Amino acid sequence: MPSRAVSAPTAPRPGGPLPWRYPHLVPETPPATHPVATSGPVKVVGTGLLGASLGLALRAAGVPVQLADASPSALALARDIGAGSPAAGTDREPALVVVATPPDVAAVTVLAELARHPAAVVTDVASVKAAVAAEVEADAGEGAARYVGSHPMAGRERSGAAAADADLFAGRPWVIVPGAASDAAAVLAVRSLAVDVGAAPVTLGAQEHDDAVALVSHLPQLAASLVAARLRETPEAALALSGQGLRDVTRIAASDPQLWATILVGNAAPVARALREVRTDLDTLLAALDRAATEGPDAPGATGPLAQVVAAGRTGVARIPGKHGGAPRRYGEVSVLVPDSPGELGRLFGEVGEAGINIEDLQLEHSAGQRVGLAILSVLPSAVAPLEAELDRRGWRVVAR
Ligand SMILES: NC(=O)C1=CN([C@@H]2O[C@H](COP(=O)(O)OP(=O)(O)OC[C@H]3O[C@@H](n4cnc5c(N)ncnc54)[C@H](O)[C@@H]3O)[C@@H](O)[C@H]2O)C=CC1
Ligand SMILES: O=C(O)C(=O)Cc1ccc(O)cc1
Repeated sequence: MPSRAVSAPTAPRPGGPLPWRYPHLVPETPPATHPVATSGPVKVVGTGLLGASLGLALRAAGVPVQLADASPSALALARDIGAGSPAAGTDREPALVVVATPPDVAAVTVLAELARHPAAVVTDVASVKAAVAAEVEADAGEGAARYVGSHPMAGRERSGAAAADADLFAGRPWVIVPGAASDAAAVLAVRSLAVDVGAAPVTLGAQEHDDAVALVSHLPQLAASLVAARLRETPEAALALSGQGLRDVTRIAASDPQLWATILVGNAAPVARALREVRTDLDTLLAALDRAATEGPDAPGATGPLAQVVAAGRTGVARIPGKHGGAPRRYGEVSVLVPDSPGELGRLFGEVGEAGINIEDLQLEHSAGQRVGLAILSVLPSAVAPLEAELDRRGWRVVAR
């Protein structure tokens, strides 16, 4: 993966923290901050969360971005946060078109863009791939050679450009789904796009992709929604006791119902298979709980199945990359001991800036009576090793955590 865009804290890049997202502060053609293979122009159709995030990331890399959306206000918002310029008849022909509309209109939009831009490579970022690929391949004719499906495994529980983030794709897998007819050059263009915005491309077949995301994305969404739905009538006094466990399990329950209904019907069979397996486990749990409720907690056959379900979950959760194994997170962390004396924190920030690295987030841990504090700097994953080396060279105590 090439090194990601980094800049000193004193010179935030477009798409970074507010107020740099506002147009009067975003230069028309931002300077390239790292070398990219995508020369553009890139046209983004559908300028919501995904499309606007992609526009911000590409513009931060100096790539010209043209924007289109069926909703004029969605388009205006994406323009105003600095994700690109509205597509116009006088534009240069795009080299690459990225369709970031809801999945139910992805194929028809891909087909329209293949026809509108006869030399462009076209991809989509829809969360389901087999249905989109089948429709495009059936109707695109020779244009199918220029189509390559894709799916960045990066997003959040909010929709629209207001939630967009230039770093959304950093360190995340981006699934590339070449069709039987896709040209090698088209596949390379889409892989390069993923790499240029900091993602890690992974190639899969369309059905293989859909089966995988049923388990790692679609079932978790339903599980979060099912648990959170129980809270609708939970008494306030009980809600007041909510802890981190509930928050961890329900974050994505805040997702957009319409988008998710479209994703789920688009991947119906694999999701139904996964839910039936959950139903089998639920039946086992219910039988054990009913036994305990009627015969008491020591009833034969009550404790065993409950422990088995929890143990199976423990085995499963240990297999999630990044959760325990340290695989890519959105940001990496560098922990540095900072002497508890005036100006030391400022000196640290200054030296991180001199190293050309942007601090994305910061935590300070400090215990009363200690003569040092711990500064935990969040930086892009690719900046962790260079920053640790540079701080070490400058005499800071970098702490392994
Ligand atoms: N939300 C997420 O976390 C992720 C979403 N995706 C996929 O990315 C795509 C976009 O999702 P979001 O950005 O979250 O949705 P969004 O709702 O934030 O944005 C979708 C945009 O598409 C526009 N649109 C709708 N129909 C259109 C049409 N026919 N022509 C042009 N524009 C149209 C809407 O006006 C809206 O601005 C979906 O296919 C989704 O499955 C992929 C990865 C993550
Ligand atoms: O918010 C999260 O953690 C997500 O996982 C978001 C997400 C939603 C839909 C996708 O197709 C991919 C990723």
